[in-house]
Amino acid sequence: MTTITHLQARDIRFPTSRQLDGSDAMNEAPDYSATYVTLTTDADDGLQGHGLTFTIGRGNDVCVMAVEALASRIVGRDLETITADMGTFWRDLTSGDSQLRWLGPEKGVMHLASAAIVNAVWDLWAKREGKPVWKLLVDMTPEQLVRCLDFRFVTDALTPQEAIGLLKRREAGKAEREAHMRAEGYPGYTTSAGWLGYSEDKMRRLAREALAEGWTHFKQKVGGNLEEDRQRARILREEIGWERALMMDANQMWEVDEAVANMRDLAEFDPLWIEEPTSPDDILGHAEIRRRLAPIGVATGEHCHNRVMFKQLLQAGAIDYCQLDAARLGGLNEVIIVTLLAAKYDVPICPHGGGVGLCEYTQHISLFDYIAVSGSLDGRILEYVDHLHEHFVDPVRIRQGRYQVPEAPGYSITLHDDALERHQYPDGAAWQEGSAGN
Ligand SMILES: C[C@H](O)[C@@H](O)CC(=O)C(=O)O
Ligand SMILES: [Mg+2]
Repeated sequence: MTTITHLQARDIRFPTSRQLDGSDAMNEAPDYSATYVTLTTDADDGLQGHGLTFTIGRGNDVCVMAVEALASRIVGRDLETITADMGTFWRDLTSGDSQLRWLGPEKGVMHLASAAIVNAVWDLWAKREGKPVWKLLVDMTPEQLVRCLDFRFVTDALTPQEAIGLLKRREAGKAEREAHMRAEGYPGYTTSAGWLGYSEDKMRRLAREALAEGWTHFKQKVGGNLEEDRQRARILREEIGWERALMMDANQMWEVDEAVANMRDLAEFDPLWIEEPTSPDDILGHAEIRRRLAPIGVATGEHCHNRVMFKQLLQAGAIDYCQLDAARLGGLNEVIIVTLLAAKYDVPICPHGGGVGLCEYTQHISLFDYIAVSGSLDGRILEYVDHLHEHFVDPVRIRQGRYQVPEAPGYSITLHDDALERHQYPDGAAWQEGSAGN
């Protein structure tokens, strides 16, 4: 048995707001931040698991406290007992303490905290098995995988039996799809030229560089001044041409009618999708926008709290692209349910990558989706942002706009010790007065 002996939660922040990396109309100056969890075990080989949840600065104070509040639900437990029945573990962590559950339920800061812990358990498990997380998942039988999930509140849309059926229909061909990914990688798109705080010159330069690197899909931020949105779309189209795809992301800035009117205006730039056009909680609003804007697609999910909201977005026919977030949902267990729900409703998943560590996580999710769940790349494209990867022990690798398959054991989320030291908030060197850069 391997016992989890200690949980540490660290406040790690990167001063990305200094260059306005990651900026959008709603989040003008984010500091990409991580509540970073280390699970220590009593294993002779010093086995540790890591997980993080993403915030954009000051909220990290609260998130670290939320993780600490949950620590007693995992410290002292054996890894083997947890992994033998992950579904029960997940429910206990997210709902076992009704006084903490009251803060959600299954949403907001407690759910972000749960994600960091849950993902650290998956990292621990995959490292113990000597496999990257995607491979741990695709090697499970449908029954084993479904045992990891908690179907509470979604059985009207997806039962465990149906989930097993969805996984069984893709068992044939798994080896070929795995080989295909190893040979070609998973297709991605870049947001790196599109941050709202970048000057037009910088945007143009970054778009050119991205083109030279082989990217074929680009995302720009919108939702500020409409004339400026138009001007930036014009620049991007001048640089990338019309045969490549352009996506737009409003980060929740608009009312429903405003979203429709503004996107009709921006339609001349041929956007593939409008992302987060309005409040992330407005399921019927998204459905209405989708109905009125077709053929422009509607994408959302980075602020979609849990499987129940995704269930409703799918049931209401409100989205064309499901942008689940690896650390806003309650970690990988819930991500797997949403991936299965999306497959059932035939909506492609295009996970959210804007943040620190999210690309490291989502490569595992999209590989799992392709190899074991949907068996398809149609409409699927994985977000890439070009920030902070150098701080990870096993960072994403991109070639010609495609994610290369991660092979190291774990969930690719372990940060280098010196990165942790330097970016510890508020004492790390990156935060001391006069310090520049990330
Ligand atoms: C604040 C984040 O950078 C956000 O803009 C990311 C995002 O919306 C995306 O990557 O999409
Ligand atoms: Mg977005």
